[in-house]
Order: sequence, then C-alpha cells, then structure tokens
Amino acid sequence: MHGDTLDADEFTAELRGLSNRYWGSHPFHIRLHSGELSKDELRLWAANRWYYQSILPQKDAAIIANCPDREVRRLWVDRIVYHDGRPGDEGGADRWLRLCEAIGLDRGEVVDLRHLLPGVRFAVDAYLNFARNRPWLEAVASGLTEMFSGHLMRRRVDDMLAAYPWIRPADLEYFSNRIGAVSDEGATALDIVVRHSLTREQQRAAVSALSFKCDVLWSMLDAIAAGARP
Ligand SMILES: O=C(O)c1cc(C(=O)O)c2c(n1)C(=O)C(=O)c1cc(C(=O)O)[nH]c1-2
Repeated sequence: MHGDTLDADEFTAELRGLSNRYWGSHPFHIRLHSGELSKDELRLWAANRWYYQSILPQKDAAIIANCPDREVRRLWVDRIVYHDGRPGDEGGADRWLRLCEAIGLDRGEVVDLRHLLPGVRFAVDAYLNFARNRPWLEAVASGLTEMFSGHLMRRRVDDMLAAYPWIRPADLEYFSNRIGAVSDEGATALDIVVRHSLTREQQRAAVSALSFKCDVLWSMLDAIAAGARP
C-alpha cells in the first residue's frame, strides 16, 4: 500500500459505513416488516421487485464479460446459476415467482411487467447499465449491499410470518434459501474488492459504486411507495 491508500480494515470500515443508506431503513420496508401493507401493496412490491430479480443474471454476466481475471470469473459464475437455476433445479427467479403467486399474482402478470412502475424500471436499468459500462471491479463493489442484506432478510422472514398470518413459511422460501447464500456472496465480493482495489482512487471508486447501489435500491422503494394504494 502506498500514499493515502487505506489498509484493508480501514477500507472495509469505509464500505460498511454506508450501511445507514441501505434500504433496510426505508419507510416502505419498515411498513412491510411491521405488517402495515395491504395485500395490494404487497403485490405491487413483489411484482416490481421481480424486475430487480430478473436482471441479476444479466448484471452478473456483464461483470464476467468485462473481467479478465479467471479466478474472479470462476467465483462469480455461480451467481447466474443460482438465480436462473438449471434443469431439475429451481432457481431463485422461480422461488420469487412462487412468492408472487402465494400473495395472489399470476405468473403471467408478473413476467409481462404490466405492474412495473417507471421509477423502478429506471433504477433497475441503471444498475444493469452500471455493470455493463463501468470497470468490473466497480460493478462488483456495487453488489456489496449484499453485506447488509443477510440480517435484513432473516428479520423479513420472521416479521412477515408474524405480521401476515395468511403467508406460509414455504411461500418465503426465496428469502430463507437466500439468507446463507447472500452472506457468503457478500463476504466473497468484499474479499475481491479489498484485494483488487490497490490505489486510493480505486478504493474511492468502490465506495461510490456502493453508494450508487444504495441509491438504486432506495429509489426502487420510493417509486413503489409512491405507486402503492393502501
Ligand atoms: O431482500 C433483500 O433485501 C435483498 C437485498 C439485496 C441487495 O442488497 O442488493 C439483494 C437481495 N435481496 C437478493 O436476494 C439478491 O439476490 C441480490 C443480489 C444482489 C446483487 O446486487 O447482486 N443483491 C441482492
């Protein structure tokens, strides 16, 4: 390390310092967790979040396409398979659609995006375009919100089961299956970002990538909150 470059602990602390900008504290998530959402609001949330879920494999494929490092590509490719699944093995995307069905949506109306709000489309497209157009290391750093999400998802499963008695544990399998995976992925991504950010400039770029991603997620919920009718 040279000049004003932070050491691994300092850099990690700077990244983790963005946790207060994470969507866990967004008012819409607070309402979701406390059981205040109507069925229509829950449906709008699930149908719009589908768009986020659906672009993740393309986002991860863009990272792989832009990354010359074989080691990183080997670590990254599992994410695509996780969401898309493979023959005989349901993926995260299908688990999300099962959640949509459990709360009263048809698969067709979710997949054809008829409920997609313009603000959510803009935010999610911005995330995908970021991964396509920025250096691969910044795109990896933008995914570090996963560091903050394990705790939130664990709470989400408990809170939703307590707050919405008509939702069964099997309906929330997307989250229960994801909790372990997301924590592992967050740790892997953090390790890659710390090891490959060798200059202060790269470290700053990683922090702003993560900040950008916090804005993406926050904007999604802003749009959903504005579009929802109690
Ligand atoms: O439920 C959540 O709060 C939450 C948050 C995030 C996140 O922080 O980006 C992801 C997920 N879930 C998730 O399920 C997921 O697969 C995922 C992938 C990514 C990413 O940026 O690559 N974030 C997230």
